[in-house]
Amino acid sequence: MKTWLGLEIGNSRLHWGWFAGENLQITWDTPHLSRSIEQQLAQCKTFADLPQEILSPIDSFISGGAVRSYLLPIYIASVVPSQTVLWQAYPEAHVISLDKIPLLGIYPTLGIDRALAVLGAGETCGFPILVIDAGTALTFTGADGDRCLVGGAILPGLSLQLQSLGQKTANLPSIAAPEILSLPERWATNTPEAIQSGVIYTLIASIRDFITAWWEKFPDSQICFKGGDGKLLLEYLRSLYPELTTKIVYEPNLTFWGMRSSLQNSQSSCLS
Ligand SMILES: Nc1ncnc2c1ncn2[C@@H]1O[C@H](COP(=O)(O)OP(=O)(O)OP(=O)(O)O)[C@@H](O)[C@H]1O
Ligand SMILES: CC(C)(CO)[C@@H](O)C(=O)NCCC(=O)O
Ligand SMILES: [K+]
Repeated sequence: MKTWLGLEIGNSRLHWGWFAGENLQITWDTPHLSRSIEQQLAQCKTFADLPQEILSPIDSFISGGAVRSYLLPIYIASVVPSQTVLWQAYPEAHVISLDKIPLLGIYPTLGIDRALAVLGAGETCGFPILVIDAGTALTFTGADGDRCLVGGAILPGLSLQLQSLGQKTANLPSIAAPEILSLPERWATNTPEAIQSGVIYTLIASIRDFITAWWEKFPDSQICFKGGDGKLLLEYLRSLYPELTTKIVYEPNLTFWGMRSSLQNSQSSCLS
């Protein structure tokens, strides 16, 4: 079974997945790479030559393994062109493009992360499917029972909403998402809590509205959450609307599952 790496390049950070053939073994996140790393990527002869900042989170997982002695293929799904170009230097980099995605009705500028996530979710949970990705941007992406893209929506994600309020106003502090430890009071009586209330309750209300609208079209559809804030937002949605959250799951690895299917689809030899 071939070992390969999946790399999802998001707007905030890099998400890595280690595969043995079709099996996802371990996932981890690292910061975006700086331009100075290009030279090092170009000169990689073995897996162990990859920058330490990428490998250190999985050091104990790969210690002493034979995989260190050759170059692993890296399949890349990126929505950040300036990060994608850095990888052109790496000899075994394969950038996944929209034309490799076995879904109908895709529009040319659709994010590859959205296409792969909806494919991965549909392949695993069945079509029709709605994916809610709570990342830097929060996206809704739906596909019908014929694997045809229905469409979706894009809005600023949790951290981006909090940051932009802090940056574009004189009196409001920038609040970080990790500071929101529990569902805030709706009728807040201090500034930080008022911001938390405004952002969280309107995010949950929009998510609920999109879910309701989706189930009007596709009443039996499964819904999957992913993304850095997906777990938190689903938890708050559940606590406010317990009746709503049957048929909704949190699954952080949808994009990797989508990569696996698109590779199986395009070149069946590359996974076996
Ligand atoms: N360690 C972390 N570093 C950065 N963001 C984090 C971290 N843990 C949780 N988050 C949350 O994750 C969100 C970013 O989500 P995620 O990492 O899925 O985005 P991304 O994949 O980089 O961006 P994109 O929207 O382009 O997919 C931020 O809004 C932040 O609140
Ligand atoms: C919306 C994001 C930023 C979410 O990561 C990404 O999927 C993207 O850059 N999309 C391109 C525009 C679109 O999907 O219609
Ligand atoms: K942009």
